[in-house]
Amino acid sequence: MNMMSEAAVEKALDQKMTESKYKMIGKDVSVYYGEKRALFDVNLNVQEHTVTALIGPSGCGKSTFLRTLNRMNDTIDGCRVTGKITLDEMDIYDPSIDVVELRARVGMVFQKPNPFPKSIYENIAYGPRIHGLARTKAELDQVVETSLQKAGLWNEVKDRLQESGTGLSGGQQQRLCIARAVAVSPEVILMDEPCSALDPIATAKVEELIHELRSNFTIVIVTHSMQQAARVSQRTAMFHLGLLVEENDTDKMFTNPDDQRTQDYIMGRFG
Ligand SMILES: Nc1ncnc2c1ncn2[C@@H]1O[C@H](COP(=O)(O)OP(=O)(O)OP(=O)(O)O)[C@@H](O)[C@H]1O
Repeated sequence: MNMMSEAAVEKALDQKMTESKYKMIGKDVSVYYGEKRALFDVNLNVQEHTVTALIGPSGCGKSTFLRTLNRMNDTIDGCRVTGKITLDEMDIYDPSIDVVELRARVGMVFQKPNPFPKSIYENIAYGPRIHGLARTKAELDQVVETSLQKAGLWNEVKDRLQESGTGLSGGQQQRLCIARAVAVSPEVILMDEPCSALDPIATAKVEELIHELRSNFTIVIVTHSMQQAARVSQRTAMFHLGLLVEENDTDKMFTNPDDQRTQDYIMGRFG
């Protein structure tokens, strides 16, 4: 088999990114929690087949912005979003949008691994089953296997698919949650500090996985770790006090940022 070298794969992906259109566009996005305004007219676009990292000090609005991308804010009482967000030119806040369908296209992985208290198999099979993505048991088995493979977990769990997902290690649980997100064939995957509950080895595995997932998915990740943003992302957006301060190529962001606040944050001067 003619295997592409890792460098060649990276180059092909970078080329794909350069040519890619915006998968999601956020225009003048503001978010209010009751009277409190958490985001101020954020304009941020998400490129296809790219990992975009959202960074900034605690409370700056990273998670709030992330949640606007699949309307997870809808679940928070008193939360209001203004502005416009599109997914492939479709206004995701249009009243006609089916939010369940939207969240299948824009999946989410949370900070703390949250597998269902069910078998490993059921954790993955649930989504494809309710979304009608598999017609037969054989097809469902195939989706489960492929999703676990994409999440780099298949070899570790293939002999114990009927065991509980909650019995896995923290790092395995997080990869199970990534497999669960992947199983419904989303186009975008949102990750809110996906490694914050993991040890360094499990973190390295998840980071490697994020890197690989980029070829099939568009990823937006919130992280507190500058090193993580630098390792996994191609684009980085810096937030401060509810404002988007700067968005740039990750390499540039960490070597020669345009904004003094970015410089100060990455140098550890605040945050
Ligand atoms: N459910 C909520 N109700 C009220 N205010 C909220 C809610 N969630 C967030 N906020 C406020 O909105 C602002 C932005 O919070 P957000 O969680 O988006 O920041 P963040 O950058 O992700 O922070 P962290 O890095 O600490 O997770 C903060 O002032 C926060 O207190």
